[in-house]
Amino acid sequence: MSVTIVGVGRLGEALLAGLLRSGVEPKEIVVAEKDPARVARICAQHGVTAATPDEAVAGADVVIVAVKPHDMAGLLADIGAALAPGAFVVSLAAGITLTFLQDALPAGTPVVRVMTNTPLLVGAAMSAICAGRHAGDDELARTEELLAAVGRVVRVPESQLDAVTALSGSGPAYFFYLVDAMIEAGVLLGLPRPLATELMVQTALGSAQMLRETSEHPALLREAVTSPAGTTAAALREFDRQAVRGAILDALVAARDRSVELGRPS
Ligand SMILES: NC(=O)C1=CN([C@@H]2O[C@H](COP(=O)(O)OP(=O)(O)OC[C@H]3O[C@@H](n4cnc5c(N)ncnc54)[C@H](O)[C@@H]3O)[C@@H](O)[C@H]2O)C=CC1
Ligand SMILES: O=C(O)[C@@H]1CCC=N1
Repeated sequence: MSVTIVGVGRLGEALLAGLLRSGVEPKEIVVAEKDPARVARICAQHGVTAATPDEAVAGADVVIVAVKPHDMAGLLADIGAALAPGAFVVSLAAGITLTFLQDALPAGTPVVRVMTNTPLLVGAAMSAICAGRHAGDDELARTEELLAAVGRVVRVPESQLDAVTALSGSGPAYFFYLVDAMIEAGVLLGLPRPLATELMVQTALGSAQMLRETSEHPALLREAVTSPAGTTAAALREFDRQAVRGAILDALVAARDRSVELGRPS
């Protein structure tokens, strides 16, 4: 399989590194990146070759586009005519719909849309994928195989992608926000900042690991920490008093609504 990655920024480079780690040979990957210093460093570091976008896509079976959403229209116009017969395009761009991709590329081009998240940078992404009108099981399976190199993958209908964006796309930011707030609370309680940070980072990691390894419902795991008349019950009462659960529901609805807005043609 030959893969081209166009736009080797933060996510593009992390995906490149994940593919190489998973056993794809450097000679099977060509990159296109408009920042000259960045592309020189990437080629030296990862042993891949670079070309202009239209040259880079010409020999590829799979073209992964990982530029920012506002750069997508110009890029698709540049590469459309150069795509090899049978090639398909995988877009990582938030808010860029399958219809937008299909309309911007030559008629009949198979496209797959992905919503991933930044834990991709450490090989622990949550990616959701959906296929365009001209893509089928084969394109989805090959996309799954590529993204499995950097985390977990699920298939969803495009109608669920705005909700997925609100949950797992933006989700890492919510956990970082919470950990940041708890570190500040530790400092407020008189702990040195490095200690508060170590306590909360390991607590976040351990809690995530318990969710994954026990497969218990989070409500049961929370109950198991909550002793009668204890410290956890005192804290949870404050969360409920301040309607934290309601705020979370409203926040994710706002994220979903913003995703719908971003996906509308301007
Ligand atoms: N950051 C996040 O949490 C998430 C981001 N995404 C999506 O992933 C995509 C990539 O995001 P990042 O890696 O954070 O962005 P980034 O800005 O780090 O990387 C984009 C790269 O594309 C390059 N580029 C732009 N136009 C180009 C062109 N015409 N030809 C070649 N290279 C070009 C830029 O120089 C840059 O290096 C975006 O579309 C974003 O919506 C998706 C899910 C989550
Ligand atoms: O905030 C955003 O719009 C993007 C989409 C998912 C994560 N970041």
